[in-house]
Amino acid sequence: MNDYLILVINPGSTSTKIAIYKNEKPIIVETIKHTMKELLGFKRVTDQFNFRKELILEQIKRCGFDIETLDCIVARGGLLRPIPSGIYEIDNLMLEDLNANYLGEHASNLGGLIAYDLAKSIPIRKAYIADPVVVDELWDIARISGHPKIPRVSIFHALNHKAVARAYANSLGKDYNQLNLIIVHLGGGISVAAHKEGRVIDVNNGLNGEGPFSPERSGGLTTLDISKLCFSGNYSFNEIKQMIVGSGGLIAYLGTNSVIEIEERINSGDNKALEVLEAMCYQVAKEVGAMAVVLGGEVDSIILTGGIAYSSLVTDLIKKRVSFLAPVNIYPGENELEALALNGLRVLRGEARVLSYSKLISG
Ligand SMILES: Nc1ncnc2c1ncn2[C@@H]1O[C@H](COP(=O)(O)OP(=O)(O)O)[C@@H](O)[C@H]1O
Ligand SMILES: CCCC(=O)OP(=O)(O)O
Repeated sequence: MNDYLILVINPGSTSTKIAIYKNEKPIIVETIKHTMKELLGFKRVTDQFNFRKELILEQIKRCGFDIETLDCIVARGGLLRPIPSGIYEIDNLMLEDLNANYLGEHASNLGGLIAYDLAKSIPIRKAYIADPVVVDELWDIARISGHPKIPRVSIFHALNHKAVARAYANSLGKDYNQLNLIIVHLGGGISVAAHKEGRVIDVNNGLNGEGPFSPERSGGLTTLDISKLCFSGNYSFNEIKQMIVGSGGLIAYLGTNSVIEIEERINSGDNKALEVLEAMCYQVAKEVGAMAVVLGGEVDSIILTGGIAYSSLVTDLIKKRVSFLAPVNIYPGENELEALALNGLRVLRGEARVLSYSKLISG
């Protein structure tokens, strides 16, 4: 069997994670951290293109790796138009939509842009995204919000949800399509999804203010009260957006998005920290309950994943409220780099169909 070299890129709000895989094995894994101060100078997330691209190139060079030897590049994709789960070749329409922040701003918009640009230096010039945050498999009833001007949309950690779902199914010797799962990604944002036989039929919009609060996001807030703040004359749109997306949740209550730091504070007797962390777990558990109803009570497993799933304090607090519904399994961390690499490998080995974003959108 041929050996393949794959570069994977996962831009996040505070870091850019990259890895080079030789077939299934990571040979380089690097997290390039970005300070708030560094990023503050950029008006839009897409303005960070050159900054992050150059850091990636420097890092690859420092590791003594020649980018021209790559077989393909796969990135975490961004806020595109809603599309089915799968692997997509980066094409012109996708680049336009990413540059235009079609569905909003998120660091993952940079993934496709940078991967496409770097692929110009490799012989087969192939760059892909896989399972972007806009993967949309909602069933129709879940799209109805309560007002036709604001339909519900699917924005969640699709890449990690799908990777963890497949890994769990494999561990049972089953196919993902045979299982009903509730998967909870506990990261900077939190998404709780009902996976029915391989399809995410409902999920809270983990970015724009639905579901539980998270380290950086407010989650669902009372709509009329937020409208009053908007029209109070005291806040700009960007300030309100920041309350909902960048500095809500744990940051707003405790001044940090780090659950590691919050655990340290709890261990030294900080009751407020415990109260707020418990409330976050309570809201997560309530969302799990809602997804159990979506699945008609037929739930094979509840899976907790993402960085915060390393915290046994958090997983225990959630477990104690939801374990009557189904067995709870824990897959700590996010497996996004590996998921991207394995998707690239499936393409190179001819095991996966590459989808066309432009064709899909133009029907
Ligand atoms: N070992 C750990 N114990 C507790 N919390 C952790 C641990 N590792 C990471 N976290 C927390 O996970 C969160 C980040 O999760 P992650 O999935 O990396 O986020 P992102 O969505 O930004 O990729 C932070 O709150 C961080 O403090
Ligand atoms: C919920 C969409 C993806 C997302 O928010 O990712 P992060 O939590 O990594 O910002």
